[in-house]
Formats: sequence, C-alpha cells, structure tokens
Amino acid sequence: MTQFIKGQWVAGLGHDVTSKNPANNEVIWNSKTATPEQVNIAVDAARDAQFDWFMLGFDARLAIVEAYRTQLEDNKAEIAEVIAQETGKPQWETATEAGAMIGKIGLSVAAYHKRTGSSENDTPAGRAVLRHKPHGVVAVFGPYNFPGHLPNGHIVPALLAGNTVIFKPSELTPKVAELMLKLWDKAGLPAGVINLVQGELETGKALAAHPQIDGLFFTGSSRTGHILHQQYAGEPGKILALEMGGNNPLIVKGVQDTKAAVHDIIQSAYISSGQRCTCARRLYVEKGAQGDALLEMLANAVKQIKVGAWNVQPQPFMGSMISEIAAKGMVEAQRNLLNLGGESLVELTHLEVGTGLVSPGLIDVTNVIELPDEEYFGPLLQVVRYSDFDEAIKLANSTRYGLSAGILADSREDYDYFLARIRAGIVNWNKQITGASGAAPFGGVGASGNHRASAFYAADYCSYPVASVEADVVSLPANLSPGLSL
Ligand SMILES: NC(=O)C1=CN([C@@H]2O[C@H](COP(=O)(O)OP(=O)(O)OC[C@H]3O[C@@H](n4cnc5c(N)ncnc54)[C@H](O)[C@@H]3O)[C@@H](O)[C@H]2O)C=CC1
Ligand SMILES: O=C(O)CCC(=O)N[C@@H](CCC(=O)O)C(=O)O
Repeated sequence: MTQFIKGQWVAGLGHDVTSKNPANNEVIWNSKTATPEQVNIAVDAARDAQFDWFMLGFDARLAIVEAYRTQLEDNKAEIAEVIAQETGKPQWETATEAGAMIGKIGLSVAAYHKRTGSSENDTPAGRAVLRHKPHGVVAVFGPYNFPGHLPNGHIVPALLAGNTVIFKPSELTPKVAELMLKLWDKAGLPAGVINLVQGELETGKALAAHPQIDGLFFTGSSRTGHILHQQYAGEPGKILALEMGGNNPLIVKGVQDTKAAVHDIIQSAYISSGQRCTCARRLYVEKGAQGDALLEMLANAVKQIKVGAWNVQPQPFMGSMISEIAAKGMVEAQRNLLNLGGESLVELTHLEVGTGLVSPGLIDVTNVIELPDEEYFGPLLQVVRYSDFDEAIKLANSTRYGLSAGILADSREDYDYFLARIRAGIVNWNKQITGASGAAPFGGVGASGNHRASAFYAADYCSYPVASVEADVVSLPANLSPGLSL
C-alpha cells in the first residue's frame, strides 16, 4: 500500500517500480505506480477536502502542522536513515536534511505572517482590508537530491495557507515520500488534505495536466520545468512555481588564505556529490603563479576527498550518486569536455560497477572554445583561467541559467563590482555557494526559475491577495457625485 489517497493507504494499480540503494543496488522499496485514474481520484479527494481545510482557520491548520513537526522530531533518526539509504548521501548530511525539514515549520509560519498576513486600515472610502486566500488544489513535484526537504518546502507553506496537496515525489525516492506521508497521517491531517501519488512520467503527466489543479509547485531539472512551462502556456489562472537547475560560477580573485579558498570551493562543488542545484560548476581562477598555487592545492585536496557508502565509518564526505546511470552520465560528461579540448586535473571515475559511487573530478576547460552551457549534475568542477576581472565576470554570466554565483576575494570593492554585474538569484561573497538559508528567498533567474522564489518566499506563491473595502452598514456618502440626486 504505497499511495495515500483520501486518507487511505491504497495499492498502486499501474506497473511495478522499485527503489534501490545506489551504493549497493539492494532493493529497498517496491510497489506499483499510481495510474492516471488514481491521480484523478487523488485530485477529487483534494478538491473535496479543500474548502473545509481552509475554513478550519489558520490556528487549527497550524496545530496540525505543529503535530507534524513533532512527528519529524520524534522520527528524525529514521528520516535521516531512509534518505541516506535511498539517495546514497552520507548520514551526516541527511541528518542536516532532516533538521532542515523540522526548521521549515517555524520559518513557514513566520513567512506566512510576514509575506501574506492580513492588515486593516481606515480610509475615507471605508475600511481597507487585505487578506490572502489559498489557490485551492496544488500539485507538488519533488526532485531526488533533497527528497524530504525540498518537497517539504512547498508542502508546508501550501497547507498553512489553506491549500490541499497532491504530492508526486521523484520516482527515485519513493520511500522517503512514503515516510513523510505516514508522519502527516499520524499528525492528524484530515482525509484528502494531502495525497501521495507515486510513479514515473505517466503519473507526473496525468497530475500536471489535470484540469482541476489550481497550481503546480515544481523543483527539478530545467528540462522538465520547461516542459511544464509550455504545458501551462495559455493558463494564466494557474500558478506555476518552477525551481530548476543552474550552471553556477565561482570566481577567485586576490585571496590571501588559499587553504580557506580551497575549502569553500570544495564545499561549493562537491557537497552531496555535486548533486545540488546550487553547486559550483565553473571555477574562474586568475592566470599566474597565485592561481597555479591555488589549483595545485585544490587538485590535491580533491584527490583526498573520501567517497563511500552512506553508512560506512568513518563517514565519507561524498556518498554515492543517485544511481549508476547518473554516475555513467558524469563519466560521459567528462569525456565530452575532454574531447572538446579540456585537460583533466583530477579524473572523475566510476568507482564500482552497479553503483552510483564516483570519485570527484576537476577539469581545466580554458581551451574549450565553446563550453557547453549544461548543468552536469555531479562532482565535476570545470576550471577556467582568466586574465582580467571583467573577462571573468563576462564568462561567469555566459549562461542561460542564473541560480547561484559567488566570489572569493579579499577586497570589498571587488565584491561590489561583481555583485552589480552578476546575474543570479543567490550571490555569495567569501562563502560557499551551497547551503542556502531557508530564512531567505531561494530561486534563480533565466533558465533556473520563473520568478517565483521558494524558501522564505514560498508563502507568496501559496496564496493570492484579496483586497476589500468594507463598512459595517450601507450608508450614503457625505457628498453625492455631481449629477446624482437621490
Ligand atoms: N532550484 C532548485 O530549487 C532546485 C533544483 N533542482 C534541480 O533538480 C534536478 C534534479 O532533480 P530531478 O529529480 O532529476 O528532476 P526531474 O526534472 O527529472 O524530476 C522532477 C520531478 O518531475 C517529474 N517529471 C519529470 N518529467 C515530467 C513531465 N514531463 N511531466 C510531469 N512531471 C515530470 C519527476 O517524476 C519528478 O517528480 C537538477 O537539475 C537540479 O538542479 C534540485 C533541487 C533544487
Ligand atoms: O528551501 C530552503 O529552505 C533553502 C534552499 C536550500 O535548502 N537549498 C539547498 C539545496 C538546494 C539544492 O537542492 O540543490 C542549498 O542551497 O544547498
């Protein structure tokens, strides 16, 4: 029983699917997908439940969301373990993901009030009241890299605002989604308020195309996000929030502490085995002796990064990638860059057949004439040597994406110059470019998003404003408009 529809666990009626631990290929979950007919039932259930959920009022909804937080706290170790098993991420990292899921509740409550609260003002024309209302029934699509935290970042604010939800997780992480729904169920959410449909493309397409959906909140690849954007063309009444990938640049300029710079580069490029949308993909290093020294130290440090299964001790820095297919994709990406004229500084290798384990790679692509503007979603950092700062910024901006960007530079002036010119939704100075705060908006420009930033601003796309002018009784104005007599 792996679909959660109308408050009941039911079996999928589609085809068989499995989820495997990518570090050893062991099957950890199997089931059948939800059919389009089951998606219809889930959407109907969400529709039936929506008005009553909204009418419960914020405080009653909050009480249930807080009960969910208690469930998350009580089951934190299990959540971290299941995420680790299913994604291959090391336990230290999945513990932080479970922690972020818990932290999301308080942040979403604060954001609800700050971004979408209500207000009243007396004006000569009457009492001006601002309120926010939920869109209605929304679909949430999640990615595999943060299978708990990122869908949670749509679901919690959506429910707080009074929407009901149909959640379609990544087909690579169904077990995490199932656990999340069990916790919502235990928290006492009324039937139909959240529904889970598991499956692949067929399930996703049926949900995204459903005419009874009022909105779709998506975190995933730019390719899928673009398909959804086209699908929603001509549907201005539906809210579409797209959080997509990036091809993120990091510039190094005039840094005294080379070791600290190397640390920030590694945390930016290789955390989560490079499977974060915010990861640095392109590193710009000044030509000359200082740049040479930095690259030498970086290459040595990259070679020493510990890679291993999620549960080995001592814990590795990098776990497995999500699948063997993803690992082979990174080997292929590296081969393409080498064919285009790249020079390997540290080779990325597939460590074990049948698994997603790869070693981190570093490649100098300075001599590649046309660097593909692709998001290689794994631990492969491309290095470009530059001669002057303007050139570095121009190259950094040579992307259709615009998610995150950073500069490591001891000069505030350099940072200000960079900040004014770089085009990205997250711009950091002397800090890694991964690990964004949920207390800030999170989203990118260009092919990285559609200007519906998530995290603290998720509240914005979960409701619409209703402006009212109100008076307690009908009354004549002091002065009638010219030409009127009553
Ligand atoms: N900007 C952001 O906040 C973040 C973006 N990402 C991006 O996500 C990607 C990795 O996640 P993936 O799971 O591979 O993304 P994906 O795009 O393959 O899948 C995301 C979701 O969309 C569904 N889906 C795929 N094709 C569909 C279609 N045609 N119609 C309807 N649903 C469809 C999938 O089943 C899954 O639930 C990377 O590109 C990464 O940069 C990941 C995390 C955060
Ligand atoms: O949504 C939030 O609370 C903040 C966004 C966030 O956690 N971002 C992470 C993960 C992004 C990704 O999936 O790649 C980050 O910035 O590293």
